[in-house]
Amino acid sequence: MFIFSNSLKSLKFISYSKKFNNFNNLRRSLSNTNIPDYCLGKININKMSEIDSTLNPLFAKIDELKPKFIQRLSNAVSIPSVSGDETLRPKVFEMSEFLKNELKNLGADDITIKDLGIQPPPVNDENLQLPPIVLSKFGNDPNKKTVLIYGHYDVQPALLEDGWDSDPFTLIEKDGKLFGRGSTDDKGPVMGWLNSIEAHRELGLELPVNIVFCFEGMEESGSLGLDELVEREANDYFKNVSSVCISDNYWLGTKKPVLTYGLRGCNYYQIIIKGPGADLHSGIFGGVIHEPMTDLIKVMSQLVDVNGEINIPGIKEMVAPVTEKEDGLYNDIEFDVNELNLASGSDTAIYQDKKNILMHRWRYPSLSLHGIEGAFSGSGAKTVIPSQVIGKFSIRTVPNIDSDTLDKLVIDYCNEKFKELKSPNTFKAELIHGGAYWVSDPFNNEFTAAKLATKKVWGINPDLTREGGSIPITLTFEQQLKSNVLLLPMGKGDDGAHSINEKVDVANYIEGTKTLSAYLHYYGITN
Ligand SMILES: C[C@H](N)C(=O)N[C@@H](Cc1c[nH]cn1)C(=O)O
Ligand SMILES: [Zn+2]
Ligand SMILES: [Zn+2]
Repeated sequence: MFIFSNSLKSLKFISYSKKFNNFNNLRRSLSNTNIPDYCLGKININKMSEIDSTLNPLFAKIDELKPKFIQRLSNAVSIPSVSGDETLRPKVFEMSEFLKNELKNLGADDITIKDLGIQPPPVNDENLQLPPIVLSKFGNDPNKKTVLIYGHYDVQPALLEDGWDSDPFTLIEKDGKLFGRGSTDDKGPVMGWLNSIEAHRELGLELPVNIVFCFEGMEESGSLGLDELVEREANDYFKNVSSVCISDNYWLGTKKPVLTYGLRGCNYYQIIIKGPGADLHSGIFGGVIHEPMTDLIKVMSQLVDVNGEINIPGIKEMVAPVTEKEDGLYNDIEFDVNELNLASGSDTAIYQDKKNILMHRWRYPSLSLHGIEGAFSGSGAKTVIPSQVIGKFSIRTVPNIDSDTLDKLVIDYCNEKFKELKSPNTFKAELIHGGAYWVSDPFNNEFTAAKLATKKVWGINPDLTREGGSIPITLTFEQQLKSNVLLLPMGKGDDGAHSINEKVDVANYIEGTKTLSAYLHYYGITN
């Protein structure tokens, strides 16, 4: 039996680093044999029928518990755990307590709350506490593999007045969709893992692997403190981890499930410009002083052009060239510009063809302007000159951009552009946080097990994709725990993560819970 052959075939000659050359040689030598693709990941085929008979009642139990699972997500969404808003930090802590209670009720063998101390600058409140890392264990059987499952319990900001159709922190079910902030990013998937544990418990079914949960509350704000914690716990709490699984991204489109083997990184910057001692009347001071906002707009407008081209010299040069082999990879992926337009709710695509869209989402850097703190942004016509403005922008990074070199290029460029203005205002450009890109080998046991799980639940072979977004801790897990990382997304490409009316389809939430569960069972029988 040959399964998953299309996407695998297209990927088989891709090599991202020396590390994977041996594997690619092995694949090349096997590609003309009758060995099934899933055997490349060394699954124990004799145990396949046993798994099937376990999964059927498990799936039935998950269906039966659907109302309870939706209520669990509703409870989670009702806590506005926005990590980027300092005033909502108590809510992020409340969310960590919520998780702790859920884990306790599910009979966790261990729950450990790791305090990360004070948030480092730049920050407004110098005593701001970082939210804790919630660690937990289910099972400690030396004969089983141990899977570390990572997720985040913080969310992006959301206000009704941003344009939401309903309160962002009240989960609403409409037309088979569950709307609410965090429904897909990342409370839905985190609840999916808890749902899976509950379904096993209700059935009296043993978990097929030991589980170590690692839930953080700062992912949307650069995962501050987590790198160091993973380093510290690598040989302690995370000692026996054989593999890492993360469900925190999305299908590429709306029809086909995917498995993800790459992420872009994200370096987030701010430009602070200070001028007058207080906000001023533009009728009195307009035209007679240098305005911070005018300086800022001038500098920010020179970072990127309207076609998404980054204007900062030296960045393009660091990007890994497209090889002939990689070029063929995009043809087999199911996606087109209509999916992009549907997901963006517009007809504003820069590129009209699949290959260019995917390449610019996955393997080229991008620079986005996010906002200006201190600027007038309400309705009406306030005639004020803001005394201090802070411009925010980020760069999505890709192989082989060196993060430190990038920071220097960006900050030097901003300083140079400000200097050209000959303004007496004060100027500072700085990095707020950075997170690394990650690209992996999608031909290992983890991806094999995930393909089987996806096929079992969705009846279709997944595409292998990269993700344009970032999950800063991914590379650290891979390096510190010397483990493979699998990204196994739950939601669809049109879920609107970070946007208004974020949602997860009920089908994705429930079938996703089944997929995560099935993954653990198939991974458990890999050799
Ligand atoms: C893909 C993931 N669900 C996500 O949304 N990640 C954030 C991480 C981030 C990095 N800097 C700030 N937030 C993202 O890609 O924006
Ligand atoms: Zn996320
Ligand atoms: Zn996010």
